[in-house]
Amino acid sequence: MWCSRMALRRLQRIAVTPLNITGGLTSNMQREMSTLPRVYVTRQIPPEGLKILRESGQVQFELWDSDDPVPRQELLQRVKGVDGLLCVLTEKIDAELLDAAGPNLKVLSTMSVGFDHLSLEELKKRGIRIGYTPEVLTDAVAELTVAVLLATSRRLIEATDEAKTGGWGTWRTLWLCGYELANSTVGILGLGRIGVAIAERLAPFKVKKFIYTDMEPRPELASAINAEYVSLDELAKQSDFLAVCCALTPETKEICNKELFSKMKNTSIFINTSRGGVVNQEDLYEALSTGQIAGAGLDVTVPEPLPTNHPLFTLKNCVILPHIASASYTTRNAMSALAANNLLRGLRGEPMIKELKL
Ligand SMILES: O=C(O)C(=O)CO
Repeated sequence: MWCSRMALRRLQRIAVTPLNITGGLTSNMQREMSTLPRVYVTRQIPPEGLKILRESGQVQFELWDSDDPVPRQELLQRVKGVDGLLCVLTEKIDAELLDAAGPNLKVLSTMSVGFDHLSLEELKKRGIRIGYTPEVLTDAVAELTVAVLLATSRRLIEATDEAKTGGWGTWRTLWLCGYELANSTVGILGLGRIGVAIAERLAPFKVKKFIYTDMEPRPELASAINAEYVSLDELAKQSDFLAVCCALTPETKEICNKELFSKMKNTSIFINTSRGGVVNQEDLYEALSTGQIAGAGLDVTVPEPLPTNHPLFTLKNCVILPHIASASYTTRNAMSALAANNLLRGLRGEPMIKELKL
C-alpha cells in the first residue's frame, strides 16, 4: 500500500503541467489514478499549496503552469468533467464556465478573500461548495494600506520623482507639504477584520478619532479600535482619511461616487485597497483634478491592469499600485495552502477551513 501511494504521488507530480503527460505509467498506476477526483488549478500557485495537493494522495490535478491567467477558451476546455476547481481572482466563475465543467463539479476553492469574480447564484443553484481565504491576508493588506496612505498623504512618489529629475532646488517652506495622521479623523468604509487591522496600525500615529460605516453597527469589532458608527454622509464629511475596506457587492458597487466625494473635505485623502468596482473612477478623477479632495491612493482599479493612458495616471495626487496588498511571500503561501486545504476537505465532504456559506 505504501509503495502504491508513493507511485501515486510520483504520478501526481508528473501531472503538474498544462500538458497531460501520462507516459511511462504502469496500467495499475493509471487505474488507481483514474479513480481519484479530478481537479483543475487555474494558475501556478505558490509552492505551499501545490505541495499540499501533491502530497495528499487524494486528487489528480492538472495545472495551468503559468504566472499569467489561463485563456478563457482553454479554461472552458480544461474544466470539462472536473470534480474540483482551484482558481484565483482573475477567473470569472459564471454560468458558462460551470456549464462547461458539468455536473461533477462539487467544490470550488478560490485563492482570494474577495469573491466578486464568482457568480454566487449560479454556484448555489448547482450546490457547489465554495472555499475562500479570509484572515490569512489581513496583516499584509493592512500593512500595505498604511503604506499607500502615507505615500499619498506625504506625497512620497512625487517627492522621489522630484529628487530624481532635478526638481529638488532648495529647501522650501511649503514645497511638497502633505497631511498628517496626528490629530486626524480616520474613516473606514466597511468595518471587518481588515478595517480593524488598519486602525490598529494607524492608532500609534496619534489619530484622534476612528469612525466607520457599514450596513449596520458592528459593536464587537468597533470596540477593539474605539470606533464610532456614523452614516455614509457623516463618514464623508468628517474623515481626514477615508479608507475603503468593504467587499464589492451589488450594494457597494460605485458607492464612492460624485455624491460622496462632494461631501469630503478638500484636505482629505481617499484610500482604496478593496476592489476597484466600489469607486466611480470618472467621479474620482473629477474630485482629484478639481481639488475637491486632496489625494487618492489606490491598490485596485477597473479594469486591472489599468491602461497606462488612463487619466488617473496623469494626476500627481493619485498613487496607483498594481493590486499588491496581499503580496508578501508569507501571505501568498498561506493563501495557497488554505485554498488547497479547503479544496481537499470539500472533496472529502468535510467542513472547509474557510467556507463561504450561501
Ligand atoms: O484575496 C483577494 O481578494 C485579493 O484581492 C488579493 O489581494
